[in-house]
Amino acid sequence: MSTEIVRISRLGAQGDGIAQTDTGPLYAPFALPGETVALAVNKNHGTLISLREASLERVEPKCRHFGPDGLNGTCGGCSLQHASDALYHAFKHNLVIDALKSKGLTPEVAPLVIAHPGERRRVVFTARLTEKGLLLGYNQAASHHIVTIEECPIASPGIVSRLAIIRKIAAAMASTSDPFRITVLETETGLDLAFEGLKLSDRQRRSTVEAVLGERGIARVSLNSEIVIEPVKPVIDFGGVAVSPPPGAFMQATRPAEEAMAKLVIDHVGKAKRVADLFAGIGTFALRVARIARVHAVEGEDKALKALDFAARNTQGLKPVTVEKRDLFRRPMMAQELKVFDAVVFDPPRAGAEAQCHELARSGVKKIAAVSCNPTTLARDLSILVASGYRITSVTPIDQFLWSAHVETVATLEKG
Ligand SMILES: C[S@@+](CC[C@H](N)C(=O)[O-])C[C@H]1O[C@@H](n2cnc3c(N)ncnc32)[C@H](O)[C@@H]1O
Repeated sequence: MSTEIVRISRLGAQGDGIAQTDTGPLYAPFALPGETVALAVNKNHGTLISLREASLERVEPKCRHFGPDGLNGTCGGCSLQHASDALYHAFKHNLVIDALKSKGLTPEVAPLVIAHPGERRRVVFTARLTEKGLLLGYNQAASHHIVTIEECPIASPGIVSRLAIIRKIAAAMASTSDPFRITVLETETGLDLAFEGLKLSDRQRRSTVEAVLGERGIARVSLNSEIVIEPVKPVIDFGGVAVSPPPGAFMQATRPAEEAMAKLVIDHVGKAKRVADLFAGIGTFALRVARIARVHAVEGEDKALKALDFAARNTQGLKPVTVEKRDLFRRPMMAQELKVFDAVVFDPPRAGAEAQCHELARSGVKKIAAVSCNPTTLARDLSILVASGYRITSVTPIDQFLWSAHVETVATLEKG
């Protein structure tokens, strides 16, 4: 370990400051472009010791857990609270532009749809029982240490105001000192708490049920996808369609980002009569599109697909919705199968939809809406489509994970 004084030239893809040194790039979390900083250096990683010259873009962090000295974050949940809105928004916008450029794509990229504090309806906590009581919060960056949180400006008030109740339920569930995860989803009917990584004895099951029944605002508690107690069915509203998600189901993390993505998708598929929604989850897009077109929803998770199907069959005024369980990595929808659709929506996990895009490329489907949480795999997938004659008609970056280095994108394409 040595101490070095360096000047930060840019932000890297993870939001770290990067200094160009004789031995290559040096990564310094919590340092901003233009700053001169003293770093404790270990290989190519620098821990901020002090600011010699601060950037005008440096601002006070919004949360006490971001870092006691405002320099080095303690809570690993956020990485960019110390950057001004202008710098932070430009960073996210550029993540998309740069990823596309690296694949030779230079479409116009719309301004970032910005995120606000208090919007996150889905958060994942880590917890652990210790001799001094229960720790519940987020992991410190690159560490197993849990930072117990008292506030969380990104999370919705409905979650933050129930932190004490969540702790009480987690304490009732835990019996060993092993760490476990709790995915908290705020639904229309209350919080849905999905625990993973615990074993539950009969005694703990009883005390969990007692803890939940003594409180208001908890819709369901599950462990490893099995329901422990469900005082009321959790319900999520997708543009007027009520869906009951299975425990721990994928859900867009904020409602405003989801609505922005859905609007871009719907505006693009427009007058299509038959639409395929690939990687459909519990129907975020499929159930909204079903107001205007027949939809074929394809998804790998059986429980998600059943929730989508149940919602479609129990909602009036929708066009017909069919569902198909399918592994789209190993068995993508083939070009021949895709020919019956006027439009395709796809929203894969971070790995992207490479195999599916090779089939789409040969399909001749007129309109495609690509939704992605990873600009790198999105750029690869779009380049496959562009090489086969698709035109990119819009690219919109959407912030859903405030003060992180993640960005969502909706890209629309046309052929013919
Ligand atoms: C980013 S989520 C999007 C879900 C949905 N479109 C939404 O907005 O809520 C990706 C979805 O792809 C599904 N998935 C992951 N791998 C898959 C695969 N190999 N084949 C089919 N679906 C897969 C996941 O279960 C998840 O529902």
